[in-house]
Amino acid sequence: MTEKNKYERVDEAVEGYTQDRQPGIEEDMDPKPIFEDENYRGSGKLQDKVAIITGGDSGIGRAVAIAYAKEGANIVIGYLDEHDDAKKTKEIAESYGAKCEIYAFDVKQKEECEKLVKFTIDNFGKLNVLVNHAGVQYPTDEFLDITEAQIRETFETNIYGFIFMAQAAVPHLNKGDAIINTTSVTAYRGSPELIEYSATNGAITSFTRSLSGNLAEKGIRVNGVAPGPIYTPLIPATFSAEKVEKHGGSTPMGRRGQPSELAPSYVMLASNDSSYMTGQVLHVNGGDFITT
Ligand SMILES: NC(=O)C1=CN([C@@H]2O[C@H](COP(=O)(O)OP(=O)(O)OC[C@H]3O[C@@H](n4cnc5c(N)ncnc54)[C@H](O)[C@@H]3O)[C@@H](O)[C@H]2O)C=CC1
Ligand SMILES: CC(=O)C(C)=O
Repeated sequence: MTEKNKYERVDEAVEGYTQDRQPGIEEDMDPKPIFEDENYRGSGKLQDKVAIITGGDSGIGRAVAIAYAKEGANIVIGYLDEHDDAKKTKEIAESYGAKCEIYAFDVKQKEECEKLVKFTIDNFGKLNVLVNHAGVQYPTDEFLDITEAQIRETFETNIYGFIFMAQAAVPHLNKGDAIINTTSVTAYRGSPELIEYSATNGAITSFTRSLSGNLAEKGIRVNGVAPGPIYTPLIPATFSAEKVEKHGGSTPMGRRGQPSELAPSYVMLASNDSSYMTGQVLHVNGGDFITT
């Protein structure tokens, strides 16, 4: 089966399927997302580096954790409460020779972000890469139905949490180290039913650009990845069955992406391959042009 056919097959099978909790559970998804490209061979690009990946138990974060493991990194996965997903990711990462620890925490709480970084230093003695990826979304058709609690939850998770994690991590980062922030195509295109979520992604892009300038002198690079529609637990956990089915269909490539298709961008931004890049965002979105 060609790569193209493999992805098409997964799309065809996604019908009438949702989950009733957020964060969603990858283990409960049917079909499962593709989190690993078995043809991807590591070449030591992250040898002996230590990475924290928030939201690393599932979805895009899981794919990043596995690719980092293949590239020689040791990993700490921060996640909310999906313990079985986290254990599975740890197991796969360790099968590639990585040391991988999992850590349940709430990214909205500054002290818990600090404890996650301390846990990493206590276990591995250093930190080289922070991937800020944990996030939530609450699709809402009517603007006036967006509650204050929802706005606070979305901003506190998606942008406060990124800033708290970066503040906790920066004292441990040195020349050559990197921060990678997951933003979204919605930061650039907007989304009529994800208004406050899109606004948090706009904030993440601005945060990425601003922090990159602040840390450039220290040789710490800060970049972002803006995924388009990707098949992860976030999607069935938050969209209706009809939306899950159509997710990604309107991209130029006509399909949703798989987490495995995102991972190489995160490897590049963490490694010396992007040594002359900072403040940039890579757009992995099925062909939607971004000009800003
Ligand atoms: N799936 C998609 O189509 C797209 C996703 N994204 C971004 O990707 C990230 C979501 O990841 P996915 O891989 O899609 O789904 P996912 O459901 O696998 O990941 C969400 C992660 O966020 C973590 N999380 C949520 N609330 C948390 C909290 N309070 N404390 C700690 N961790 C928390 C969960 O534990 C989970 O690991 C978000 O930042 C989202 O904005 C961006 C564009 C498209
Ligand atoms: C969730 C999200 O950001 C998209 C593009 O679907």
